[in-house]
Amino acid sequence: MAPWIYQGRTLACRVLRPSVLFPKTGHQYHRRLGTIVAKPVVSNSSDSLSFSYESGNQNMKRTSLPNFWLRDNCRCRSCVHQDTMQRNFNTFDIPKDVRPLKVETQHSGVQIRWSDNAHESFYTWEFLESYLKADRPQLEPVELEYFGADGSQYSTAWPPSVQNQDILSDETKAVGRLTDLISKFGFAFITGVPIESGEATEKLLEKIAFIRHTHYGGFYDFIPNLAMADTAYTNIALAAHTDTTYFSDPAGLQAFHLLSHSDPNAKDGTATLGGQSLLVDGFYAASLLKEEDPKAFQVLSQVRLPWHASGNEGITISPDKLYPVLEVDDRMGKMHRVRWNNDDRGVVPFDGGFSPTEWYDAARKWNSILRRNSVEYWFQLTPGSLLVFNNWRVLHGRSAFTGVRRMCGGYINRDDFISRWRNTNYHREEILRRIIG
Ligand SMILES: C[N+](C)(C)CCCC[C@H](N)C(=O)O
Ligand SMILES: O=C(O)CCC(=O)C(=O)O
Repeated sequence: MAPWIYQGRTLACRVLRPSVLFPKTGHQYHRRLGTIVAKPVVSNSSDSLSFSYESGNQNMKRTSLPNFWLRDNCRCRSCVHQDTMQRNFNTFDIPKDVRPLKVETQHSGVQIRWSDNAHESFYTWEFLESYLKADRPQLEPVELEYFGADGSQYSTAWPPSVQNQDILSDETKAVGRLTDLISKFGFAFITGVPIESGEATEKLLEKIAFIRHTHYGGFYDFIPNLAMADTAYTNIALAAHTDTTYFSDPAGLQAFHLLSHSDPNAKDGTATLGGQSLLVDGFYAASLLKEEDPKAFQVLSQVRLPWHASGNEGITISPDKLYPVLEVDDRMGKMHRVRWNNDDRGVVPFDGGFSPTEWYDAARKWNSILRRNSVEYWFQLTPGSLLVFNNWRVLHGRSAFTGVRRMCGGYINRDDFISRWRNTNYHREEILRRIIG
């Protein structure tokens, strides 16, 4: 059947069915997609709405959008529950052969009347373009800035931090700054946090998002007494690692606030008690590995491993499947997550695509990068400064220490953190437009 084609400034079309006639109308808008002018072409010969472009279809991933897909993505007030933002109709009540009865281009988008009960839908040009050009902008954290031992080269004051007072006086703005710093650098401090107890720390973390409960409880406040069967509850040195590698969904954020550290046996009060803290930018380390030893990067990103938490009575946690040390987001071509705690790692498999020897060689290289002076960021936590970091990107560790060292903090889910980052840095409409599609 011949297509109805919109020509020039007025709608012109061939009458294909007496019942459906496009009236000649006045001025029609066409959308400039960069240098391209889009003219929707309603082709009744297919099940999609086509778009033709004056200067050809370069840059366009596709030139048509399926009718059913468009109808299913109607965002009108009756199709989207206005209190919940959920789809408010049954997709499968839409007739499979739904088609446009009328298509009208406007300055900000395209209005369609459907054969489905003459339902009216409006699609913004941004929505249509993002699928025609297939460059749907993901509302992802800002461009990362890797960190190493020395932060002097950064645009922001080093180390990245916000003040507790700022959060108390203008929460949205200060939490927006905090979450943006964590998104960019992988970590940030909140300074000026009361140390009389962990209460202020807990309340601060909950201003980011609710604290995640695990077998360690929710908000944690611990000393080296093996209260839980994990080396964190001791005074030994801990090499750089990420936490909760044994969960399908490892903790997104982790926080540490040193409340106190004393050693009655210290010969002189100023003796170094140890307990220095270590951060390593795992994405930076992965970029070095990929550059210096592409095979090792390939092995650590392809060989999937078992992980476990089995020290506590009655608790044997392992993830829903095997996971590699380095997870790459192939679609975005960037690092997605680092999962590295050699103490919690299970047995290297023989059928992971590379031999265990190849895996150990790759892991040895990875381990050597993690321990490089230029990569390790050592510092001393001090009471009043709450450290919050991205546990999917940043590894942490500590030096051995003596005496009683009291630390508190909490885990926060990655998705809840990203939601808070979005909602304290972008308008809701912008966010919805991008995350719903
Ligand atoms: C003390 N705190 C609750 C933070 C964690 C203690 C356990 C940390 C361990 N690396 C793990 O991933 O399980
Ligand atoms: O005690 C510290 O500084 C870090 C403890 C640790 O690595 C952990 O709890 O995962």
